[in-house]
Amino acid sequence: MSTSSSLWNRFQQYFVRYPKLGFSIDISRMAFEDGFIDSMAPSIEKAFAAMKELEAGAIANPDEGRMVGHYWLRDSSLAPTELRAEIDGTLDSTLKFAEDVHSGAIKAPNGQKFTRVLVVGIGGSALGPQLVAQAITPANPPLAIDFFDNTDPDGMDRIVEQIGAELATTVTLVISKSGGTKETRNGMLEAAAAYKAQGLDFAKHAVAVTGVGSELDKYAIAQGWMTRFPMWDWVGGRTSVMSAVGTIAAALQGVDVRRFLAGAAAMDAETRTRPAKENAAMLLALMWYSAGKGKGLKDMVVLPYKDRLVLFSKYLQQLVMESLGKEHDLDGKIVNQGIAVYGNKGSTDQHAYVQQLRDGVNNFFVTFIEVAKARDTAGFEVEPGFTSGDYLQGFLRGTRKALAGSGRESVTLTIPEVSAFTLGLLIGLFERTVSFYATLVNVNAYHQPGVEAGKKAATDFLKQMASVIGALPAGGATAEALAAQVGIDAEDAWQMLSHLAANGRAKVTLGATPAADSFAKV
Ligand SMILES: O=P(O)(O)OC[C@H]1O[C@H](O)[C@H](O)[C@@H](O)[C@@H]1O
Repeated sequence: MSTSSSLWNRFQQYFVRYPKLGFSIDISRMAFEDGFIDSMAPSIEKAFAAMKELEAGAIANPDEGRMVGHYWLRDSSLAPTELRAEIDGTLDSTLKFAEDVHSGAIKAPNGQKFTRVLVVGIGGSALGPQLVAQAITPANPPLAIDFFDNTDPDGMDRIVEQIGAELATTVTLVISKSGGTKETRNGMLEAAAAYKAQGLDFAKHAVAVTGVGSELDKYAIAQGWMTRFPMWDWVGGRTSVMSAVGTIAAALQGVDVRRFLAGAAAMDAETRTRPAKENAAMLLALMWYSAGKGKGLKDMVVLPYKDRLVLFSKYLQQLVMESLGKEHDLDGKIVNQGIAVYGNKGSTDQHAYVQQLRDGVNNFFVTFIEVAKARDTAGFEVEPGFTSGDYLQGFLRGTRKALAGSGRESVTLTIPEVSAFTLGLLIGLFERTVSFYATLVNVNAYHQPGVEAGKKAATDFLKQMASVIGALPAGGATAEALAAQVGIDAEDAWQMLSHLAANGRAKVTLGATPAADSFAKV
C-alpha cells in the first residue's frame, strides 16, 4: 500500500459494488495480504454452510435450543411453513394499527387523534426503534416519538414534562421480548403513574409487544390494554427491529416499513449465495477477522458521514458486542471473544477523537459509511463552486487518506442515500456479517449469558437494601455495623446507605472516612 498507482490497483481489486442497490464496499485500505481470502477458504465454506442451515431453521442457538429467524422477518417464504402466516399476519396487523391511528379509526380516549408515541423498552427493544426514528422518519412525522429506555427516574420525568398535556393523545408502546425486564417494568409503571396524574386511563393508551404468555402479556390482558403484538423466541432482541418491536413505531412515524424490510431482503439476496470475494457480508466478516487476528484485537470505529446515522454505531455496538462478546466458544473452550464497537459521526468526530485515531494507539479499524446524495433540497454554495456536501465528502476522503497514511486500516461502505430501503440494507448486511464472523471464530452469536450476572447482582443488591433499611436505627450506626447485623458486605452497605441518604430516606453524619459515617432512620 505505498504508491498512488498501486493503491488505485488495490482499490480496483478490492472494491465490490451492487449496482442495483447503489451499494459498494471498499476493503482496499485494510492491511491483509493478497492471499488472505483464499487462505480462509475452509472457514468461509463452513460459515456459508452454517448460514444455510440457520436460514433453513436449524437450532442455531444451541444453548437456548432455539432457531434463529430474523432473516425470515423480511422474507417469510424462507421460514418454516408453520411460521409464515404468523410473520405475515403480524406485519400486516402492525401496519394496519398504524394506519388506523393515522386515519383516526383508532382514537385517543378524549376523542382526538393520537399525536405522540412513547416507547418503553431497553436494549434490543429500544435501539432499533431509536435508530429508525433518527435515521428515516420524516422531519415532521405524523406522531412525535419519545423513549423511556432506562430506569432513570429523572430521565423519565423530563420526558413526561416535555410531553405535558399531550399525554392525553399519546399512545405508549411497552416493548419487551421476555416481558420481565425490570427497567421496562419500571418504565411502564412510571408511565402509568404519569397518565394517572393527569386523570387519564393508561390501559386505553397502552400497547404491548411481547412474547405470548410473558408476564407483560398477562398484565396487558388483565388490565385491558388497547392491543398486543407478539414477539417470538426465534428472534433475538438485538435483531428484532424488523419484527413488531420495530415496525409499529416506524409505521406510526410514517416510515415505509415494507421498503425497510425490502432493503434487508435485497442485501440478504445479494449476500446469501455470492462467493466470498464478491460477498459484502463475508468480506466484512473477513476484514474483522484480519484486523483483529480472529481474536477481536482491534476495535471497530463506526464513522457514518451523515447526521441521520448518528445512532448506527450504538445500534451496531449492541448487535456486535452482545453477539460476539463470549467467554466460551461452541466447544466449551474459554476464548473471551468479541469486537469493541464505538463511533459517532463524521466530520464531527474529526474535531474530537480522530486525533487519536491518526496519531495515537493503533488498536482499531474504521468503518466509514459514505452517503452519496448530499441532500434532498437544491444545492447551496457555501463558497464559489463548493457545497456543504462537497465538504462532507472531502472530510471523509481526507480522513481515510490521512489514516491510511499512518498505517491505520479502514473499510468504506457507500449507499446512495439514507432511506428506509438503505437502512434496511445496512442492517441486513451487518446481521449477516455477525452470523458469518461468529462461525469464523466458533461462537454462539445468539445468546447473552453474561448479561444475567449483572441482573442477578442487582436483584441481590435490592434485596439487601430492604434489609438495611429495616435495620436502620434512630440513633445512628456505621455501615460496617449495619452490614454485620444483616450479614452483607460493608462496602455494599455503605453504597446503599449513601444512596438512601442522598434521596432523603436516611440521615447521614459524615465522619473522616466512609467507615466513620453514621447513618440513621429519617
Ligand atoms: O426485550 P427484553 O426481553 O425486555 O430485553 C431487553 C434487552 O435486555 C436483555 O438484558 C438482553 O441483554 C438484550 O438482548 C435485550 O434486548
